[in-house]
Amino acid sequence: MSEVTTAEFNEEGKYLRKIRSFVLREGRLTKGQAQAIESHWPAMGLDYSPVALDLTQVFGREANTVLEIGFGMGASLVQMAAAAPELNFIGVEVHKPGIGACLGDAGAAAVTNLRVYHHDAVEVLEHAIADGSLARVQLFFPDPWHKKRHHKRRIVQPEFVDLIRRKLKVGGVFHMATDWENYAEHMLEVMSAAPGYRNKSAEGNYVPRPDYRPLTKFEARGHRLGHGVWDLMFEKQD
Ligand SMILES: C[S@@+](CC[C@H](N)C(=O)[O-])C[C@H]1O[C@@H](n2cnc3c(N)ncnc32)[C@H](O)[C@@H]1O
Repeated sequence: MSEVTTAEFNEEGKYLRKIRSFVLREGRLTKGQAQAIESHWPAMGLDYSPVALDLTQVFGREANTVLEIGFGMGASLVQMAAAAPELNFIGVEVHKPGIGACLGDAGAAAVTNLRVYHHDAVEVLEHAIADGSLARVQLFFPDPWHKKRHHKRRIVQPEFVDLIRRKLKVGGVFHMATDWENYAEHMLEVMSAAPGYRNKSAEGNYVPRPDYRPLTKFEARGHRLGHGVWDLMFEKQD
């Protein structure tokens, strides 16, 4: 399993500065997470390489593929994969303990339709995913970067949503959710201005949480405290 590297160089070896949506925290793995990586990485891990994946070969079948960006500890991703065996799932996360936790849960649930990358999702999408190959891209509770001066680190930006559109099939959906109202407004603004998408909300803003997105413990607690959660679903047009 490769480690996430954050430096990028151009052909002349010059360091390229990139704004990233994450800060790599020195992840301390629990014993269980380390064991889960050792046991399950060979079957479920995808080593990053800048060459487009052959999804039929990776999953051993033809099926619609869902890619989730930043799955955290992976509990809801594993739940979704178990509940939809007819779909292929690819999870991408930079936080190593999250990879361990996800693989541990996936092993326990014996899912066979899930693969994971330990890498920057932007690079994975740019280089390892073929254009027009995804049925759905999920971005649930991305780091909100609350402070105004950090807003440039928010992953949802015009260039990023254009990249997602290229990777989706026609009719494929980009599904986002956030519990931070200002980020929801930012997502809506960026997505409404982006060419080639249609908002699935009849009112032109947010949609109810679809059944396939599990309600996380954290979210259920938020509901009880009266906090909001906003789901946005945009379909790729031809
Ligand atoms: C606030 S957490 C939310 C996790 C999870 N989706 C949830 O709902 O609990 C955001 C996650 O996105 C990951 N992340 C941020 N930028 C990323 C990127 N460019 N590629 C992969 N993972 C990323 C972070 O490491 C973190 O685990």
